[in-house]
Amino acid sequence: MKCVVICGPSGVGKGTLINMLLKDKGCGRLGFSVSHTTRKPRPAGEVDGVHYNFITHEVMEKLLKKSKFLEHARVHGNIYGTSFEAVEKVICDGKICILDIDVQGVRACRRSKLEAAYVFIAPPSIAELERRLTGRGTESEEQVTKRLRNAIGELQDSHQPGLFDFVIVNDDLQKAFRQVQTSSSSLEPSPSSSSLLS
Ligand SMILES: Nc1ncnc2c1ncn2[C@@H]1O[C@H](COP(=O)(O)OP(=O)(O)OP(=O)(O)O)[C@@H](O)[C@H]1O
Repeated sequence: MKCVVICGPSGVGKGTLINMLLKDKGCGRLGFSVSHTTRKPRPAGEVDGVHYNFITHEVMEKLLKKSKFLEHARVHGNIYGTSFEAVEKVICDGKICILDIDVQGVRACRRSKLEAAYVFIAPPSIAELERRLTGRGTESEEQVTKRLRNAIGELQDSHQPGLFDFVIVNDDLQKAFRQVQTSSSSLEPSPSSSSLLS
């Protein structure tokens, strides 16, 4: 197994859980693949090359044409994508690669036969998701409404047979963290020379 794919509605706590995984001593064998996005960095300290590779629409379209991406998605007017290079970089370091992608991306990875544990993070309720999105304060009211509408569809998708290996409700953060740890604990890093796809 080479990757852990983390998916879930915006604001559910994916980034929070991934940060906890990366900081946890026992998870030193995990690494994060840095996605590309055409969206602007959030004012509260998102760093280019760390949280995302921030690029223009034009450059993104060029890279897509050259088939440089394992998966990509057009979400909320922006393009997000995981490049083969970003994933291979983590695997070449001898680590299991964590990917933070949306449902469209998960489908693309499944189609590509990417060897991974596919984990869906669900909110305890839509009302709580709204509280988290509003509390984070990084989206306008209109964007929050759009994300909540999308969340309902994503929650339905999480039940699609064969799409996710684990569905974890992020109610109590520490409990959800332990469950995400367990979902990836049976995974072993692959030899760095082996192929990304099965
Ligand atoms: N279990 C939890 N209980 C309460 N608040 C939480 C919990 N998990 C995360 N949060 C909070 O919810 C907000 C959204 O979390 P986060 O930014 O990690 O979401 P995300 O899924 O990565 O969103 P996006 O996909 O938009 O980047 C943050 O303010 C975070 O502190």
